[in-house]
Parts: sequence; C-alpha cells; structure tokens
Amino acid sequence: MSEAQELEQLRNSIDSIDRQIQELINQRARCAQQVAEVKQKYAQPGEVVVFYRPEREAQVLRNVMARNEGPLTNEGMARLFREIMSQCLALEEPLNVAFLGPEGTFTQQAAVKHFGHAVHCHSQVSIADVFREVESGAANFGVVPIENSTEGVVTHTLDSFFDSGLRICGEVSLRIHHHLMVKDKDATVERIFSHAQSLGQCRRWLDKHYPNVERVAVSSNAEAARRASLEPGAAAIAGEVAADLYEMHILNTNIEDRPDNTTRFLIIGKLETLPSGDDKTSIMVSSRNQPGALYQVLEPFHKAGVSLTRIETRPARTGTWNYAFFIDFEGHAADAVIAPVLQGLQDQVADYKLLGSYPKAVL
Ligand SMILES: C=C(O[C@@H]1C=C(C(=O)O)C=C[C@H]1O)C(=O)O
Repeated sequence: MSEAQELEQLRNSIDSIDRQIQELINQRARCAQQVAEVKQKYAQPGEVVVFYRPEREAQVLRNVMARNEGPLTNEGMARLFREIMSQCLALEEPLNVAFLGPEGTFTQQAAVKHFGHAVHCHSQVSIADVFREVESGAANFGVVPIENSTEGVVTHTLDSFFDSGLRICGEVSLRIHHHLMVKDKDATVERIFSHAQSLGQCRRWLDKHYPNVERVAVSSNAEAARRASLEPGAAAIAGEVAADLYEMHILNTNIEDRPDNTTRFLIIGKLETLPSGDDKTSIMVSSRNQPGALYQVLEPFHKAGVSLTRIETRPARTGTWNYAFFIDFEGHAADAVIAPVLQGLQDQVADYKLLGSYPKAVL
C-alpha cells in the first residue's frame, strides 16, 4: 500500500468512528433531556426544579478519569466530557454565570473550566457585584477568586461572606501563567500595569529584569492589558486570553516567580450541594474572645479525625479585636463523622455559618 492509500484507510476509520461518537453524544443528550422531564414531572407545585447538579458532574468526571486507559490523558479526556456535559445541561437549562471581569481575566477562564463553554458568562466589575448578581437571581452562579498559592487569600471575597447568605457550591483550581506583553515590541517599556496580586506573583522576576520601571496596580490583568494596548511605553502582566483579546505582543512568557503558581476560585450560588463522595466544607465561626478560643474550635475536628485544609483569620465585624475564623476541611456537612462536630461547634461559638459543602475540584 502507498502512503496515500494507508492515510485514506485511516481517515475512513476516523470518519466512521466520528459518526458513531456523534450519534452516541446525541443519545446522551436525549437522556439528559429526559432527566429534565422526570425532574419536572415529580416536582411539587411551585417548586423550583434544579437541573444543574455539581456533585453528579464531579462524579461523572471522576469516573471518566478512573476508567481512562489512554492514549489520551485523564485530564484531556475529562475536559472533553466537561464540554459534553456542558452542552447537555444547556439543553435542560442554560445557566447564567457572573464572574469577576472584565473579559479576559483568569476568573473568566476559571468559569469556563468549571462549567464548560455552553453557559452564558457575564462580566462584573467587582467581587461585590458578583455576589449581588447571584443574590438577586440575575445569575444562577458566580465565580470569584479566593486564594493564590504565592500571594495568599483574597480578603475581599472572604469578607463578602459576612453579609451574604450565598453558599459555596464548588471550587476551581487554575494554574496561573503570567506573560509580559506590549503593543509595540520595539518601544521602550516605561511602565508596567497589572493587578496587585500579579505584580506580587512576579516580584522577583520584575526586580531582576525591570528594576527601575514603574509598576502600576490596576483593577485586573485584563484591564492592565487594555491600558497597555492604548498607552505608548506601557507593558502589562496578564494571561494569554487577555493578550489575545487586546492583540498584544508577548515579550516574555511564564514570568511568575513560582512555577506552581495556582489560584483557587469559588463557585457561589443558592444551591445546596449533595455529597459527591469526595467533598470539602467551608465554615465561618467567631468565638468569644477568651484564652484557648481557637483551640476549642479546632479540638473537635482533631478528635473526629477530620483533616483541616485551611484556616484564615479575619477581623470580625462585631467589636474591636474580635476575630472570625474561616475554616476549610475535608468531608461533607451531611457526613456521619462531620455532622456531630458541626452541631457541637454551633453550641459553643458566638457565631457560626456553614458556607457550603462542595465537591473537591476534579480538573
Ligand atoms: C443529567 C443531569 O443533569 C445535569 C447534566 C449532567 C450530565 O450531562 O451528565 C449531569 C448533572 C447535571 O448537571 C442529571 O441530573 O443527572
């Protein structure tokens, strides 16, 4: 057989497989539509039917990864299924998702990573606006940054939970790569725009390569790229999406000081997420200002063998020098081990709020 004949044979096989995959995907989509019909049939009068089930989606993706035999990577295969589920869900219910914008931010990237491309994403100018959009019902869910592995917690997001009744319904973890970009690659860089967090994540690189160039903190990386696209002599530190959006020329790639630089985002909404089998819970407690207060809060977790993944302390809104603790731990609030710990805690602390139980990030 000649090269052309061998290739033709393989391409014929691919065409035939594609036809089968397409038919199966549509079969799957019809099943998802039927799920919606069944849910509606059994709904009580006036009940708001929930089509999006984050715990089920996490399970589907985990199953895909567990049974994957390659040659595609587990993550690559899961991303394909992420998109298939996104399209299937859109047939049942097109979701509206508010994210901390503008267009081109890492938060937008996180929203797409979590929900796939078939949702409607709406850019918001502040974290408070994302909360408001979801609280008012204008958006089904919101996406906000919560912590970065280099720069730490996003205090604004944590503090928003003091006054909000919204639940955490999911988390997204995103590797953050920063690039230095300019409009005109021959111009001298006199000013570098970026978000304060990103300037922090690239501090050492900037000290080495641009020690005497002014660094200007702006409201987002995408805004930095936009400004730098308009001002001669200006550069921006931002991600690839922002570079594409504003047609910037990338001078240096991956300039973050730490190669494992990762940001975690939260999905916020009104939904109570059921156990998925591998979950996390976030709570907020503020204890009476007395010796051993934090110890008393943490001891029940230790006794029950619950693994804590994060604790943040923030000034509480009540009285000076009172503190609120934001605690993340492994497990779901409904788990037999966790439920009594949380019940005991509520009796003991001055203030307690369950922020949500949600599936651990899969992708
Ligand atoms: C099909 C369902 O609804 C949605 C679509 C899913 C899918 O395409 O697999 C999974 C969970 C839900 O977000 C369901 O509840 O099972």
